[in-house]
Amino acid sequence: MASYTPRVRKLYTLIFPLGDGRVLLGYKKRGFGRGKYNGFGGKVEPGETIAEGAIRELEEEAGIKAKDLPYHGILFLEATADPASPILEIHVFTSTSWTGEPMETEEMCPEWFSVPSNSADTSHPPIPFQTMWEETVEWLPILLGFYFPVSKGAEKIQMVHHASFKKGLNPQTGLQDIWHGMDENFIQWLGSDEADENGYPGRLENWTEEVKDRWIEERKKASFDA
Ligand SMILES: CNc1ncnc2c1ncn2[C@@H]1O[C@H](COP(=O)(O)OP(=O)(O)OP(=O)(O)O)[C@@H](O)[C@H]1O
Repeated sequence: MASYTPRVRKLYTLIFPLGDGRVLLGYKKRGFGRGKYNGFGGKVEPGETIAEGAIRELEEEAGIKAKDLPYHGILFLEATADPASPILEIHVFTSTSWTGEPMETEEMCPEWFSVPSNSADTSHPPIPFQTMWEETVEWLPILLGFYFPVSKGAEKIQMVHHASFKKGLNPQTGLQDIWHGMDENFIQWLGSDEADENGYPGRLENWTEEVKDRWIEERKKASFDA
């Protein structure tokens, strides 16, 4: 009989500071994910809440102190090849208000990027998806609201990423690095099996091209009406 070992979960935070038509990302200078752009965050420490950990990490990494912290959901990262490895449970937030000015720290170099929208701030470059964790392109556009929305319940993303890693090119060092590439991987969206009142399926994976087109058209119309 197959035995099942419950996996340890490691709690992480991830914050995306937002301005008008722009998002602040950090270029990671060291540690896990170095050489990539990402939101700001890290491990939740014993004795602190997830929100406290998120605020602390943002201050340590970007030099700003969040005054608001909308919560958007959880990304679970499960390394399929190693059943003994912990599941990364990443709690994702945005922030629209803070004290201080973003500054370079030992860990991160913050930079603004343009968020595609009617009010896009095009004085900044587009989001560098090619230099981010590969699956970011699946969920960050949803979080930022420029692609199509999260399923029923609006803001909450629930996604499990089952991934196996392989060596990939670390853009910072130019070397092959075990944490920089993903091999076989698939994303499982968690949501409702039912469609919402507008007919949109609760799970993103059930969206057809027609549904996506309809959603984009409705959004365009709504932004003209606004
Ligand atoms: C693979 N797919 C992923 N996609 C998006 N984001 C990912 C991620 N995997 C990890 N992350 C984030 O990367 C940071 C690591 O943090 P990390 O530097 O290890 O933590 P912390 O600062 O506590 O470490 P040290 O103090 O250096 O030990 C942390 O924000 C975490 O949410």
